Amino acid sequence: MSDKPATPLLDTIASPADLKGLKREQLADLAGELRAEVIDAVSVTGGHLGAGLGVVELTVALHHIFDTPNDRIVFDVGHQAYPHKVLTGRRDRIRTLRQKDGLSGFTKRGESEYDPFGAGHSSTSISAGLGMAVGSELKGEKRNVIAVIGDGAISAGMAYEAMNNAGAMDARLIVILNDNDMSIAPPTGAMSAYLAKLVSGPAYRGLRDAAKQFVDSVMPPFIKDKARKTEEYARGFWTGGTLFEELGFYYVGPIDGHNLDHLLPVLRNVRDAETGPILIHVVTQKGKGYAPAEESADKYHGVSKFNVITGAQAKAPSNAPSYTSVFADSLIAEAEKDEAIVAITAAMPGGTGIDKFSKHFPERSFDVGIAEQHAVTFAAGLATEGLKPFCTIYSTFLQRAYDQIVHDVAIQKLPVRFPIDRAGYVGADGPTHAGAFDVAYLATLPSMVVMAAGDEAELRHMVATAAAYDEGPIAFRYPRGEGVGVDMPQTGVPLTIGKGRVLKEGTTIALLSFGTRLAECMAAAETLGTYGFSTTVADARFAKPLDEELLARLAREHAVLITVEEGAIGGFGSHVATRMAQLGLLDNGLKFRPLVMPDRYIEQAGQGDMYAQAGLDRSGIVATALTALGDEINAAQVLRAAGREIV
Ligand SMILES: Cc1ncc(C[n+]2csc(CCOP(=O)(O)OP(=O)(O)O)c2C)c(N)n1
Ligand SMILES: CC(=O)[C@@H](O)[C@H](O)COP(=O)(O)O
Ligand SMILES: [Mg+2]
Repeated sequence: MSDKPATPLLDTIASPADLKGLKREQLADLAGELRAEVIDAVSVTGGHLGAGLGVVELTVALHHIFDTPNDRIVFDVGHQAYPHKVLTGRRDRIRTLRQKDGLSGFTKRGESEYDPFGAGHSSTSISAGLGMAVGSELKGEKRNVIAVIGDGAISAGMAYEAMNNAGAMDARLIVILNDNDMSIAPPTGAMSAYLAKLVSGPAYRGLRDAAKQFVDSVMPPFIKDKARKTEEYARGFWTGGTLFEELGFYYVGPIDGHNLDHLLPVLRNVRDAETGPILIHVVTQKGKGYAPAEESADKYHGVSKFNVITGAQAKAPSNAPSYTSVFADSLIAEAEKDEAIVAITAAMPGGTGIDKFSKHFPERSFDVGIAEQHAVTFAAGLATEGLKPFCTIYSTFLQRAYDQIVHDVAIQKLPVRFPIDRAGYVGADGPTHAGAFDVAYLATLPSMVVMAAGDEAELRHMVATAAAYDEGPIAFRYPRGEGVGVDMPQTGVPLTIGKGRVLKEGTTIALLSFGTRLAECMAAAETLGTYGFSTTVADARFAKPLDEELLARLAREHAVLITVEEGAIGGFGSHVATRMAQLGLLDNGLKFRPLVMPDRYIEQAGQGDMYAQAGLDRSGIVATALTALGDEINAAQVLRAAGREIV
């Protein structure tokens, strides 16, 4: 007897076309079944639950009113798209969400014609939607384009750039602001306060009782521009939508995003309107319809597998603290000694551990919202006043702020500290969230110091090193997940800048690790020993400045030198190659092999599996060393034993 929820109506929906003939009551029933299906699916896959539950009715209404996939629906971030995926022919695979060879946890072009744009990073939907709207017009193709963006995502600068441009062009674009009053963290910033004002305004309060009347009155046939401006200001006065009106949008709302009596007439009117851009402000509840989510502080934003009845999440047993918790505890310890230390997060307090820091130092921690560019230059400003800012941003999200790092920090040699969490492969979030490029984009910058922790003890020392280093910007990276279980030092001790360490002395092969592949290198050395090869294992600790003395010694004293890193080409191994070439260390027959992420995007899977696919695990390292020494046979055997073919 399956404990899956009964979904008789949902069972008849093979595609959005099947929604067109449904009556309003049936749509409400369908929404209930869809919600139950999403809860059940995520209970076995884990993933982003709260956001999707908040847009079940909206998603049903959108696919009922609009003619998808010809009409485009662009979900911002895409983490709320599970209901959309169920309705657009992917229900049979919804329990493969975020797993190897399964559905992506975000929208993805290659996955469905109903996903017109890939997502994962926030605040891109309006720009992409505008491109689609203008592109369709240029091609003479009639369609509606709808960007669905949250109150968190709309707080990022890119969203304003897009709205400003859309307004200036009078583009035929529909933006649906999904205002659930929070994202991962309590709302921050003026936008959040503004939206709260709108929602608490008379129009919305009154609307709960007179939805139909309000919609008819607000959405009369479009009147002439001059008269319309008057109406907009008048309406803007009551609903406060003036901010969006000033950006050139026709503002509608706020309306109840769970009430089909609000949603259906407004979406129908907007669909048939001949003008734009239009912003519909819907108010929803993150986690709607599932009590454990509604009651939890983060509304079950991101969950592991859970028991549907109790909501209790399955916690994987861990033998070591997470890198994030080691970072947070270490920073707290440093901040207790140094009141100049301040911490910044860009809407990821929980993910980065800054929430823990802010409990100790509320006045010295800042959540700037989804605004990585601002976070970096804000940190630079703090540094000019003698503060020691730890601008803590996931590797992948830091990509958003590259020019700020170059122009506002590195060129000015400002001592901003960059704790880079989620370095390397991150697993279920897949390629949009991989921390693949930060070493490449940071180590190339003059004045930048770039470190990578080989384990959780090293991370503690690197936090101390960053706290003590005031000569300029310094970055240190560490992966998602738990440490390796090494003994933890009581306190962090600052490292000597530019100095690596040797963990195991050998004579034939040298493995020079940068980051937490160090454990795999130690394991590989052990395996190579069984083939009779004596192997040195060293931890570079720094990609910049390189430990040239250590590098020269390894190059001169070994037949094979292999670098291993959790990053794409252009990072640590590239810097080693360049420096060795410049120093003539490649002139005497050294066999040098840099091991980096392959030049392709590896799809979501377990982190270990992704590293295995990349050849950045024990087997890949051993096979590389054996091949370099001419032993292709054993190399191939090692890979076959690991279930992989030699490439
Ligand atoms: C550039 C970027 N920074 C940070 C994140 C992490 N992140 C994912 S969802 C989210 C909150 C989004 O809030 P909102 O748009 O309100 O959506 P909701 O989860 O409330 O539905 C954040 C910060 C991201 N995906 N992209
Ligand atoms: C949707 C999004 O971008 C975040 O929720 C991200 O998935 C968090 O990643 P972690 O789970 O590694 O904190
Ligand atoms: Mg939100």
